[in-house]
Amino acid sequence: MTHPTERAAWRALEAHAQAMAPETMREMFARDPGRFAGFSARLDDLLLDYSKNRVSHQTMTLLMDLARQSGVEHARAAMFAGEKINATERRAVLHVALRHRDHSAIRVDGADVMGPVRAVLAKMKDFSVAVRSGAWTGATGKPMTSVVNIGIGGSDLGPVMVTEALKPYHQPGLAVRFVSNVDGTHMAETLKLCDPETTLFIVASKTFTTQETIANATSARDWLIGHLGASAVPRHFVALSTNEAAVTAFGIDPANMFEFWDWVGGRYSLWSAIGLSIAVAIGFERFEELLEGAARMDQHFLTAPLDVNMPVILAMLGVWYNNFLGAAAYAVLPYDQYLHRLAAYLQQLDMESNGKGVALDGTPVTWQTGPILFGEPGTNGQHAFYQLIHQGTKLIPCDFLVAANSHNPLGEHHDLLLSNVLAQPEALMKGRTLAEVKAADPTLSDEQAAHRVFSGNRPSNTLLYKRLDPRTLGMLIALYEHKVFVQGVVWAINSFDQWGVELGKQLAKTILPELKNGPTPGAHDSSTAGLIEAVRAMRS
Ligand SMILES: O=P(O)(O)OC[C@H]1O[C@H](O)[C@H](O)[C@@H](O)[C@@H]1O
Repeated sequence: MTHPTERAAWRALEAHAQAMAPETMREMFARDPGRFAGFSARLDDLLLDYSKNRVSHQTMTLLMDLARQSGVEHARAAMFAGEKINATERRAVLHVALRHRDHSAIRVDGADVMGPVRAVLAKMKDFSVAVRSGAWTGATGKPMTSVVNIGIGGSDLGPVMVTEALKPYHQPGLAVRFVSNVDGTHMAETLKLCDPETTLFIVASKTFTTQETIANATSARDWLIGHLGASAVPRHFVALSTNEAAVTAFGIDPANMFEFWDWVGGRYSLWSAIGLSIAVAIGFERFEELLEGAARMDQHFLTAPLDVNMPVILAMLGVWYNNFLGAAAYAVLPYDQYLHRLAAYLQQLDMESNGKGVALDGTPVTWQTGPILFGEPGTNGQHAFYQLIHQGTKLIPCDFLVAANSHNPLGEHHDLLLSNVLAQPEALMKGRTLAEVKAADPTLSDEQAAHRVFSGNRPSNTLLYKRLDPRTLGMLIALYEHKVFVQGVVWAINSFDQWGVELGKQLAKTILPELKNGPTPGAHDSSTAGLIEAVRAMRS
């Protein structure tokens, strides 16, 4: 296998990074009045401005050469064709099938998956309509007022992020809540808000073996049985899973199980049955609009030439900073309160997908892979960590996201928000020179002025959309999914496994009985054994 660093475009980009280092974005904007038009892309109501990046047209050409030489086009076709590109788990990667809207087939091992996909969607439609209309009643005949999704990781973060993002579309009187953490506080505090007679639990787990989810589901079931008796369980529990045997063993009627398949990765699963809580919250028609938005981005990703392809552009800009300009982190900054869980969702999508140290050929990578991702909604972040982004010693490329129109036009708020989200990238790009600081305030000493200087030349993308509706959100999520995929291809890693989460899970199983019995002699390092003993002492 050719390693990324051996590709001609990789070496050309290394030389290019050296050559263009002295040139600032300020100079690039001054030289080229058409820079915004030359470095922006549009798809329907979504605009990507990537002009505030440390790139020239030649940089973009070289980055696209690298994408091509890395086999991005081939990998893209292989994914959409249902090939088993998740090699370490020997699975296809077909979240795109979940939102495939036309009637063509998508095959895995020769079988068209679209029949089963449509059947589950139809079942989700019937169920969500019944819950929302009140036709689905609990064991005592009352309609549901609370829906609690119990899941973790991909079985939580996607649904919770989307459900929060689309709050304006929620049905009044039907609260959709999420419990993920095995910390009993999460379940206990949620149950305080619920009436057993009108609460429906959706147990979401691809494997149905995840310790946290099974523990939470068991406690929820005990709570329900404590109030309404065991016979109430079938009316108050449904499951979203690939594992019918485990669902049945838990006591959930298989008729109330919504199926998905091993070719849906956990962090790519919100479009599948895992999205049932979303469909209940916003209604099935809106859920379909979400799928349509994603399908629109899928078609764009599949068909647009690389140099005008939004996911590819975002991916290759990330590669540029990560591999050629030494950036270790990356910030996602939605100026949209409804997207307050976006960074948490993207942390799993990006860091679980591309936080890998072994290349597809089994050798350790000698190049950087996935970045550290963090973020908070604007403007909150401005008053917290932006200091470091503006003046710190680290290079942190940023994505700013904002809607031109608010769902809540409240006085001047949205203009205030917009002015901030437009100002931040400008400030990051331009900076402020010593001469400018002094011109603004001639009374400052050199020393005082130095602290007020901004180096500038700090890169960002801006994603501007008309309004955060289901379709737009679908486009945005699919944009990031494909971006992560493209980067994984360039880095020659498998973006679709997650072996790195296994070791901690196994060790937790070993430690669990030791909390009662004490650490097994010789089984742990002195720190872990000491901590187990300390916990035992503090609890006695
Ligand atoms: O849906 P589940 O099988 O319960 O898995 C939930 C989550 O746990 C795992 O440990 C993985 O890290 C995640 O990728 C997954 O989404």
